[in-house]
Amino acid sequence: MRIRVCVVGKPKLGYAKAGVEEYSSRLNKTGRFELVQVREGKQNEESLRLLEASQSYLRVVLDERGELADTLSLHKKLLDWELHGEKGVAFLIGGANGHTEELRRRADWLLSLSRFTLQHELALVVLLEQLYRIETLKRGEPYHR
Ligand SMILES: C[S@@+](CC[C@H](N)C(=O)[O-])C[C@H]1O[C@@H](n2cnc3c(N)ncnc32)[C@H](O)[C@@H]1O
Repeated sequence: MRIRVCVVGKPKLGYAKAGVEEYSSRLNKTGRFELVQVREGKQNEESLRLLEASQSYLRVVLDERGELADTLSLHKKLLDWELHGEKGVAFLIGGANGHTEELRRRADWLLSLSRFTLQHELALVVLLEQLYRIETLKRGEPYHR
């Protein structure tokens, strides 16, 4: 199953750039991962671009109001979708103003990384590290403990 992470703009903060490069390059080795960066704009324009970028994929919308999950439950959710023959899952991270209501309504799963509001580049790094962690669980590597 393909994993696509859709995000608004390119990371500008040094620590986020480094984190995104680190985990993207690890995830790229799976051959099933892609990071799609959509153009910045008004909130509704960004949400529309995120919807377009995730067409025909299941949508996991990252939002502080979403359901809290842990690493193993995210791993299980992805495995279940894969077993059901889903072609791909897209994770959507909003810009500084977040997502529109319309985008939130179209989520297959509204996922919160914590109850804190995170700067969107930091949220991206956290998500990528979790996806990499799940990849090592699938491969039986001793990264997750
Ligand atoms: C700065 S936040 C937007 C905050 C905005 N006030 C809102 O109501 O969504 C930018 C993006 O980062 C992601 N994000 C920030 N905190 C998050 C959290 N705790 N869980 C999941 N995603 C989060 C979301 O995708 C959000 O759209």
